[in-house]
Parts: sequence; structure tokens; C-alpha cells
Amino acid sequence: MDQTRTDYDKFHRKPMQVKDAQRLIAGYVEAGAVETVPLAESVERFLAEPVTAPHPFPRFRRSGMDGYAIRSADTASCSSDDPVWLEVIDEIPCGSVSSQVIRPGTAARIMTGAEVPDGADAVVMLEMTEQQEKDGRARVGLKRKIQEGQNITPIGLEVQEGQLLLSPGTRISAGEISVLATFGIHRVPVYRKPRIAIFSTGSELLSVEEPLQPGKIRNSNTYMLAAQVREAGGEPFILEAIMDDLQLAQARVESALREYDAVVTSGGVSVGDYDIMGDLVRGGGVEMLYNKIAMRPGSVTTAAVKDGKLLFALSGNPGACFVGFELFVRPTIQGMMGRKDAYLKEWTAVLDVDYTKVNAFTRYVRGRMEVRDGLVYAVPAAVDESSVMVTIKDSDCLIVIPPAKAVTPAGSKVQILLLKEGSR
Ligand SMILES: Nc1nc2c(c(=O)[nH]1)N[C@H]1C(S)=C(S)[C@@H](COP(=O)(O)OP(=O)(O)OC[C@H]3O[C@@H](n4cnc5c(N)ncnc54)[C@H](O)[C@@H]3O)O[C@H]1N2
Ligand code: MOO
Ligand SMILES: [Mg+2]
Repeated sequence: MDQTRTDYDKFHRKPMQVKDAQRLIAGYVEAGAVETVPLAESVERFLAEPVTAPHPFPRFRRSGMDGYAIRSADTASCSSDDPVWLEVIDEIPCGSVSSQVIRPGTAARIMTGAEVPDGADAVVMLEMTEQQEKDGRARVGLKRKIQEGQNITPIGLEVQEGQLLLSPGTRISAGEISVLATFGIHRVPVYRKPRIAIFSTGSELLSVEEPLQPGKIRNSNTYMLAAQVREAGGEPFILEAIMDDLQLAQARVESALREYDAVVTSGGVSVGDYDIMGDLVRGGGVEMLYNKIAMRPGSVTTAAVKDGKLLFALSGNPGACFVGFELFVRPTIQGMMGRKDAYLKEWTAVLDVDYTKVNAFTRYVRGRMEVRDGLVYAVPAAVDESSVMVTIKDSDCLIVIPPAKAVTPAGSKVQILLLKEGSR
């Protein structure tokens, strides 16, 4: 390729819409290998197989109170002046099953969580009863009519046998752990965490342990990306940052693509003389999928594929790097763990202040949500330049501002993308 042609390609990039780029990437994403882990270790992992209920839950008629299991018909005509007295024929602690059948005129003492004996159709709480002993036999007195079914949790109230409880791709947290434990699933099939290699490019980068030097900065993107990979559910592998050297980058990308499930880099994707990642993806060693997205920040966000494995070459500007990850890498990692359409959740909100910047591309503005009078307001970060690092931490959403020729006024309805997994 002659130099003129190369420069032309470098500068004249064809922007792709975010949704089209996401769809293109999704075509290369498949759920990966499965491993089995002990229940306690399955938290935060992604389930690999459906879980259906092997039995109903509750599995037996369960007493909801400490009291007496009775036949409701026995209380049909009792009153405070004329209590009914039932003979207590058994005591049923939780975990025990009575061998008695409750017949007319009898009752069994029962504890919360115990199986209600045959014949009984209600449980009366202890506080509503009187106890008596007559001729060496325990009796319980009731003064009020009791409804059939009272304080008995029926079989299968929560879950029917065979019911689908959890689908593959579900992220396991406390509620899912409770389901798995209840049904005795103590070895849990989960997707292996995708192994994601991360390295930054830039001759200006110092490692985080190094003292500052003139013109240099510390490499924050690598650590931010590693945190994002972990939050998405993947396993980050931090590779040493490299200088702006095309051969070095080429060798590193190739070996990382061989060894890991996907590779994420930061820096060097724009049109600068040392923007080597931009050159690398156009160089033929990998198949470029896109090198311009119709968005800001991150317009130069780039992706490529080699032997079915994805390379995400994100912008070096921290704000753009963060957004590029959230829109393209996060859904990829989660897709590798069985999640379909794992894109940031979208809500509608009211823009809190005028947004004055205009742009031909959709903007993904860092911001935070505030709920006032039942409405969600989207408050843009004070500074949301692509190069700004410090407002990333203050953001819990990205405010989507479509291409606009004029100010987007306060009060406009806007879409917001939720960033924090906990709020999704
Ligand atoms: N002539 C043009 N210049 C630029 C354009 C353009 O269209 N024409 N686009 C601008 C935009 S927008 C962006 S975004 C950046 C993209 O830059 P690169 O992806 O090539 O990234 P670098 O040049 O390597 O670095 C940009 C910036 O980020 C800092 N950086 C880099 N790596 C890290 C890191 N690991 N941790 C923290 N900070 C990092 C770097 O020092 C630079 O300040 O290009 C614009 N220019
Ligand atoms: O590509 Mo830059 O990140 O648009 O701001
Ligand atoms: Mg650059």
C-alpha cells in the first residue's frame, strides 16, 4: 500500500452507528466453556444450565405458626362463652413428621415450619388458645371459628415441580444462591470467566508505582479496564504497557490473541504520528471491523478480529476508553457467559440542565441520576470531555444526547444507560 493511500485510509474513516457496531461484534460472540464450582463459590458467576425445580416448594404442608394443628370444622360453633376443647394427641417439632391423623375432636401441638399432620386443615396460633389437663390428658380450648387453611402454607405455593427457575446466563447473587441451595444444587455449572488481556500503549505512560517525570503520566486506563472486566464478570490479565512501537504492538497483540479469549488495548487509535493501534488494525494482521463510531467520546474506538477472537482497541483518552468498554466490551464478556443482549440497561429520564454542546455524533455524557417527585432526572457531569478522568467515578449513567444542531434544553426527555450493575 502506498503512503498516500495509507494516509487517506487513516483520515477518511467511515463512522458506524453504535447499534450496528454492537450487532457486528455480537456475531463473533459465543457462550464459552463450562465449569462446575461449589455453591458458595458460584456467587457473581453466570449460570450455564437451566435450573428446574426437582420438587415443589414447600414440599409438604407447612405450619406458619407455633400453635395447634386442628380440623377447622371442630370450631364451627365455638365462641368465647362456649369454647371447644380438643384432645392434644401429639407434639410435632420442626423436622419431625407425625404418625397421627387428626380426627374430629383432636389436635396436635405444632411448631413453625413443621409438617402439618393428615386430617388437620388449619393451624391456630398458640396465643389464641387455652391449655388444660383433664384426667391426665392435655386439652386445648378454642374460642373462635377458624378458617380452613389458616396458617398452613400449601405444597408448591412458591414453586411447582418442573418449573423453570433460573435460565442460563443468569448472574448468580443472593436470591439465586438461595434457590440453588433450596433444591440441593451444591455443584453449580457456570461459564468459565472469559480471560481478557489488557494492555495500554503510549510512550508517555509510567507504571503506577513510578514517580512522575516531565511530560509523562501514570497508566490509569489499564487499571480502570481491569476493574471494568472484573465488574462485567470476566478475568482480567494485565500485560505490561508498551511504547508507541508498531512492531512491538503487533507482536503483543498476536501473542495475546493466541493466549486469551479477547484483547483490550487503550491508546493510539487516532490519527497521530504515533497512533500505532490505528495502523496495526489497518495492517492486515487482523481483520478490522470498524475504526470509527458515530459517537463521542470514543469516536475512534476500533475493533478487529483474528481467528474468531476479538481485539478492542479503545481510545487512550480515559473518558472515551471507559465508554468504549461499557458499550462494546462489557456486552462481549457477558455474551461469552450466556447473556443475550447484555447491553447497558436503558431508561428514560428528564435532562436536568441545558446541554449546550452540539455534535454530528450521538454523545454519551457521563452523569448521575436523581429521583425527584417520582421522576428520574439525568444530571450531566460538570466536565465530560473525552480526556477527563475524574468525573468517571461520579457517574452512574451515560446520558444519550442524539446528534443536535442546537442546545438540548433542560426538561427534554433523554435516554440514559445505567452503569452500575447493582442498579440493573
Ligand atoms: N488530529 C486529530 N487529533 C485527534 C482526534 C482527531 O480526530 N484528529 N481525535 C481526538 C479524540 S476525540 C480522541 S478520543 C483522541 C484519541 O486518542 P488515541 O486513542 O489515539 O490515544 P492516545 O493518543 O494514545 O492518547 C490520548 C490521550 O490519552 C492519554 N492516555 C493514553 N493512554 C493512557 C493510559 N493508559 N492511562 C491514562 N491516560 C492515557 C494520553 O496521554 C493522551 O493524553 O485523539 C484526539 N486527537
Ligand atoms: O474519539 Mo474522542 O473519544 O471522540 O472524544
Ligand atoms: Mg493519539
